Amino acid sequence: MSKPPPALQDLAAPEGVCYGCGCAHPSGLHIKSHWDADGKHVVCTYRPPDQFTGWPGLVYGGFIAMLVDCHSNWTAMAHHYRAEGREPGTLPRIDCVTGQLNLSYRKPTPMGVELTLKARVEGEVGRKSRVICEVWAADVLTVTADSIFVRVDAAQLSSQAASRVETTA
Ligand SMILES: CCCCCCCCCC(=O)SCCNC(=O)CCNC(=O)[C@H](O)C(C)(C)COP(=O)(O)OP(=O)(O)OC[C@H]1O[C@@H](n2cnc3c(N)ncnc32)[C@H](O)[C@@H]1OP(=O)(O)O
Repeated sequence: MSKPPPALQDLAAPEGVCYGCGCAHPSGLHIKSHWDADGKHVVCTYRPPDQFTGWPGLVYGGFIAMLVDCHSNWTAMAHHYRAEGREPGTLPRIDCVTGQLNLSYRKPTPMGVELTLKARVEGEVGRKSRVICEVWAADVLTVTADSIFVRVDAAQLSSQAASRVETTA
């Protein structure tokens, strides 16, 4: 069997420490996002481990939000790279953060099933991207999300956050 192509995370942030998507997180989820063959969607497959059960037999909703957050953010970043005609991983680096995360839980999401997240950028204005994400459990659409991601200078963001904490401590 041929090796799958590298994921967006492997290409653009191999040193990432995000719990959901960081390649270098020691015990994180390590989700992987790829452009779909149609070139219009970014997809991710993930089977939630047993500890993320909510109601018996169902995936905990907050856990689904975590998957949607990371995957939608990578969809926004992939879109920015493409809009600039660049491959993920080329410099200067592109980073986005979540501005708004809006999920609609439409059907229960069963445990024990591989989930498929399918996302696209629906509209972009300046630094903001609106990302629509669907979560499928086999052929059942269980969750939809309509969220906003804002492009940032990540180094500046981290240092600002650290200095605010020092100021208020
Ligand atoms: C390894 C790399 C990959 C890691 C992936 C991690 C995936 C996980 C993603 C996350 O969990 S990120 C963490 C959760 N999010 C945050 O902590 C963000 C906190 N918010 C902020 O730091 C600031 O609000 C933000 C950087 C988003 C914006 O502040 P800025 O001062 O840079 O921007 P500004 O306020 O000038 O707004 C720029 C535009 O974005 C819009 N905007 C800002 N915040 C928004 C918001 N929250 N929702 C919607 N739109 C927002 C704002 O209206 C404006 O729109 P216009 O250009 O149309 O005028």
